Amino acid sequence: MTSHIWRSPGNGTRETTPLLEAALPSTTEINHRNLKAGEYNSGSDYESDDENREVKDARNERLRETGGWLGYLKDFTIFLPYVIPRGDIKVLFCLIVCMITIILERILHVALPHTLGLIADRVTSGAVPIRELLIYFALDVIYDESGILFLQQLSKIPIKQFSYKKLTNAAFNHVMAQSIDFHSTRDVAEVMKAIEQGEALGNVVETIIIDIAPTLIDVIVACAVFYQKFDSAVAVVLLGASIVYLAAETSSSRLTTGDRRKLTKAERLETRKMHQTVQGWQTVTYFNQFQHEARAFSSTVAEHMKAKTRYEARQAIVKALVELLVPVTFFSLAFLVLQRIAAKTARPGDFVFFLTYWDSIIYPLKFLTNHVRWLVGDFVDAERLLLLLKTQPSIVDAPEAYPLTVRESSVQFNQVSFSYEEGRSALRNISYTALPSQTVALVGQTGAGKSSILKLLLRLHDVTAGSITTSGQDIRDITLSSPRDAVSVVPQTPMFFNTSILENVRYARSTATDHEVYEACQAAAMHETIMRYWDDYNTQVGERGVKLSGGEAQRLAIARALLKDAPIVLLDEATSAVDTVTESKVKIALGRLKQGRIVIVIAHRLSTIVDADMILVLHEGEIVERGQHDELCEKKGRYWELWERS
Ligand SMILES: Nc1ncnc2c1ncn2[C@@H]1O[C@H](COP(=O)(O)OP(=O)(O)OP(=O)(O)O)[C@@H](O)[C@H]1O
Repeated sequence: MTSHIWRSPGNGTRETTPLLEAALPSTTEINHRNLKAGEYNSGSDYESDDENREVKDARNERLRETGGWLGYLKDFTIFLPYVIPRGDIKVLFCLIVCMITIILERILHVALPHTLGLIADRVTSGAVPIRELLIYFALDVIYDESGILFLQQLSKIPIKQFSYKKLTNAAFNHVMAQSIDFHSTRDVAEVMKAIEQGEALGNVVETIIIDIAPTLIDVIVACAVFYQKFDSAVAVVLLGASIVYLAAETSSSRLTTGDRRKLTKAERLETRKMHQTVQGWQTVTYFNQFQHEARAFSSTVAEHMKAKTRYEARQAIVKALVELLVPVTFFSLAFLVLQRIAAKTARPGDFVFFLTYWDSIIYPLKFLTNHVRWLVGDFVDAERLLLLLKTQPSIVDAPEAYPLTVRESSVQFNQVSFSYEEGRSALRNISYTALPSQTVALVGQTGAGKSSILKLLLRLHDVTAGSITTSGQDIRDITLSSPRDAVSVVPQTPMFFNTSILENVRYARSTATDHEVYEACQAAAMHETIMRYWDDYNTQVGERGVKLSGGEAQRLAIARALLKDAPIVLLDEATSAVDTVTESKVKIALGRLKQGRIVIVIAHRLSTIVDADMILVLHEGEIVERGQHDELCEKKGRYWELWERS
């Protein structure tokens, strides 16, 4: 009976963080969730993580603001549309099937031991209870892993997937819609972790509906059945023992919380050390520090194991003490039942009933505390997602935003000032106009504000004062995607996806044909180089394009810009770090890219911008000189100084 009367948890461990420290414990769990290998060691689940401080602060803030638990939980109602399958007939059907199987399971928890009791009674009276045996057989088949439990497992799949799909997509889209300030201040791993928390919310629903509520019902039903079958004394002993057991489990797990924290810290240190060293393999090699790193890593592993031993030993002792309650309860109940059988107020079959029913009460009860902890853990994970979904992008479309209409393209900065942080301006009173086919070059020392001008034009930030117009339209009035459609960027360090060259170039315009990609690469003086690769356009470029040289990456970035064919081009140091032969190839490519387009170029190598229609010399966020190369050289001012030094 034991094997099929309760659902056993699977593998995997993790600590959960209490929502209210005093209310719930935090200990190791044998988690029934689908944790991937290695996730346990990621350390990001754990309370003592520095990264979790933001989540904890937000939680405390919400508890303060909302005046307690109810208000706190109310916040989670924003998730309801993601977990309630309104309008999805298939998922709704599965939900109904799942509920029916849960109810049937409760009934069978009593019916199976009851039938065994009847069989025992009939045997003692000398008959062969074939009818009861057949009933038992039928109930067992219905109950078995190939019966209602099988149906339950099947029906749970679409229910879980529904919320996972909805939440994961919502979180991903939300993150992608965030502004640059969000992405430049958040830890990438933490954001990714938050996106993955879609599963945690699904687990919350599953834990409440499938684990906690049925177990509580089981205990209440068991008390009622014992009362009906025996008397109130037996029912009270069972109820009392259940309450004492839960209370003992809950408070005992607090005893191991400190050791658990030390263990998670040790795990995190080990993982960090491993990541840092593997990531820094080149540095380790250059300085030949293999032995030093091996020793350092080995000591973090030893610390981890020491903490693990301390925690697991203490947990085993505490658990052993709490578990003593189980045989004590069994003994008390068995004694009471046997007493009643001896007094002829119960039948011998009732003892068989009690023995088999015991399993279906005690095992769910044993796991109830775990389920509560898992629930708490899932809430903690969900908090991270909640925090993420509540973060609004700092740059959004104005209510009346309209798409940009490119007539004669032009770019105009009107008295633009901008600061990243209060009291420290990055740009002051920047004004200039770029007309069709003009090239405007931005020069100046490092930190002068050149990149900031490009970021403002892409509307990665909004200006603090003044305005920027493209084709005469203020970029704050048009939709966010408009300036990004009208502009091609050739960054200083182009980023590529780990896929083929063809796909990487086509990323600029997903509808482009293969032939158009080849043409763009030809114009970017890259086609012949690509054809020499072992798999030409299908050659994989490696993670972030590591297999490409600097000059190749730049020419591919130019090919992308040519393919996108936007009227405005932003070039950031496009000819840095290449040899003279490659530079001449890049120059050819750039020449083609510039034709008929407005080009705004940042260049530290002044030789690349001598032909520019206008050179803006920036110094500490201001334009201090402007004009063409010859004029500026004649002035013998800041530009001339830069030119002389170059
Ligand atoms: N995200 C940011 N948050 C705060 N300050 C920033 C940020 N980005 C840039 N700054 C500051 O703004 C100023 C202008 O930076 P910007 O990157 O525009 O200079 P730059 O001329 O492009 O420099 P470089 O040639 O070195 O790339 C600098 O003082 C820089 O420290």
